[in-house]
Amino acid sequence: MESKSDLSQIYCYGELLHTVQMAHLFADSKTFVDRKLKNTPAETIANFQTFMAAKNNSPTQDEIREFVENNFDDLGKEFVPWEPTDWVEHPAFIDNINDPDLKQWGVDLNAIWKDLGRKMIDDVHTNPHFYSIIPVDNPVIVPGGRFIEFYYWDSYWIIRGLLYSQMTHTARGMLENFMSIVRRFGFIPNGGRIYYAQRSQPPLLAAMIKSYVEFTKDTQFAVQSLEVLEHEFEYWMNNHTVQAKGYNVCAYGGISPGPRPESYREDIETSKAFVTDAEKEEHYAELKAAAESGMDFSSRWFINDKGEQTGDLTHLKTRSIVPVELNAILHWNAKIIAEFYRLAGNNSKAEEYENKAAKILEAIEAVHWNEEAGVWLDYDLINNKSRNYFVPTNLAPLWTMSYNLNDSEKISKSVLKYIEKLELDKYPGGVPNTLYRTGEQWDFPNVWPPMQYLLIKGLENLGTTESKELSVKWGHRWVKSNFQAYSETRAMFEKYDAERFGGHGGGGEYDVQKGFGWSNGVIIEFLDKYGRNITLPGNGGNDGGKLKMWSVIGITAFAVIAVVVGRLLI
Ligand SMILES: OC[C@H]1O[C@H](O[C@H]2O[C@H](CO)[C@@H](O)[C@H](O)[C@H]2O)[C@H](O)[C@@H](O)[C@@H]1O
Repeated sequence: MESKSDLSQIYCYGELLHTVQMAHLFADSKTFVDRKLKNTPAETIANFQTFMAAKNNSPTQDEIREFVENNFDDLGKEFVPWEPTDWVEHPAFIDNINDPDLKQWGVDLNAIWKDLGRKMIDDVHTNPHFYSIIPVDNPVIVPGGRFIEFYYWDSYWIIRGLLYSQMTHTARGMLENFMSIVRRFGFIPNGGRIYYAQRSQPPLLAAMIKSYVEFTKDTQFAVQSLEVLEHEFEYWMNNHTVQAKGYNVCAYGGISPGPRPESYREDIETSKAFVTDAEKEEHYAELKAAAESGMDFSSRWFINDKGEQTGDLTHLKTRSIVPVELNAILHWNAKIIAEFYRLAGNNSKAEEYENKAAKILEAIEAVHWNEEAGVWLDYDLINNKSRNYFVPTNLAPLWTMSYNLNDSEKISKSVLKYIEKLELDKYPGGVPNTLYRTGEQWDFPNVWPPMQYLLIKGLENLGTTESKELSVKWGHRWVKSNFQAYSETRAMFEKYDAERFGGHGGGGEYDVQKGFGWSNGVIIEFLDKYGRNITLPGNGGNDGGKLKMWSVIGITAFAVIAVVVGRLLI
């Protein structure tokens, strides 16, 4: 029987991983750690030792490439082609779309689910020690591009998209996978590979199950999920709690030493700014904590010597920043668990979780709410101060409803003032993730679908006339801008560009990816919600930034050609 640690010595840490990743054989460091073994882990390690001894411990790049080709299979060997069995050609959301071009786009997006489905071959279950993939029983919908396994927080928007596409069976399968993973690992890893198994991502399983139950009315499933949800909640409380202003709050933080296996060379590069091994280890831990947040990487996690957010990756202090959305999501978790306990008829447990939710809410109000800024802010544990820098997550409590609902009017006024002051409405391609341009992918000018969703849904939840108006405005703009990008490229992107209507994002350590799970999920939900009220300029609509400009140019050009042709004919 192969031990898990043999496999970890190949895919997670150790000489073999170091030698191969530092040889820079692949444009994307993730490629190597996704390749299947040709031999058992023990044989692979023995082959590596023999290889290194034969090369006097300094093999050339070509020799390392040959070692990899001899010992590792091609990418994607763990999957069989799979078409979701519950896929339907014409889900009901399509009928909610009036504009013919948007309707066709809805049809196209629904078809993309078939490209993003992945089912594991039986060998993954019988011989898991040949693979870095985490075995799960049911097929999954993946983000796309280089991301060929499940990702934890992406799955929230993917599953909602599946539910709107009537693919409840696929959604249920993914939820059952996550439940089995919590039973095996105690929490949900960042993604479906063993090299992700030492860190998580924003804990949205409870919210995914709540979405499923709202769609299917399967309250029994809610009750069945309680043990797992409670377990995951306690995992976060027991392993991520820090103290701020005398309150227990949670922060992101990984637990494994060394660079991220999937970005090994990149992490070694940035660690060169540090002298001692201990300092380098601290840096790796900050990188992994940022990956755990889902926002890898961003100036949101920089603290420089002045206690400010300017700098670069060497200024990452993720573990010392208390993030608004993590505490808001945990508050939401406690509320959902309480609600499910009520469904189960267990009122004392429901009360226990309502009390836990109330405690988290108290901490959110004390640590994150900032009266002067008029919004919630991350908290800097090194300098004991709020971080008054824009990130969409400053509005996360609106999405999770983590505020006193009697204060809606007051909160609405102050949040809208904040939005106006920061001119967040001025960007044609959506609200950027930060206002600071660093070249990192979670910084200006990139716009991320889950964050647009958070803002749009949050403003809608707030429920005042003004907040709902802005929510609809941003919702319509997001649909139109994504459509513009799609009509120019026939692709959906993982991130977009605030500065360009219809522009896609870039920056960071890998090329912008297409597919794309959460982007499609968000748009499908928005097409269902706004589809009756959006008409594209070319089809008689009268708004839409660049689209409008292009239609004016198109109509003018057509008129000029008609006049010229008319004259020639006379
Ligand atoms: O390989 C670099 C990083 O890639 C992932 O992060 C990005 O893609 C994920 C999938 O869409 C998404 O969940 C995350 O928010 C993105 O930043 C991965 O999650 C990271 O751990 C990894 O280091």
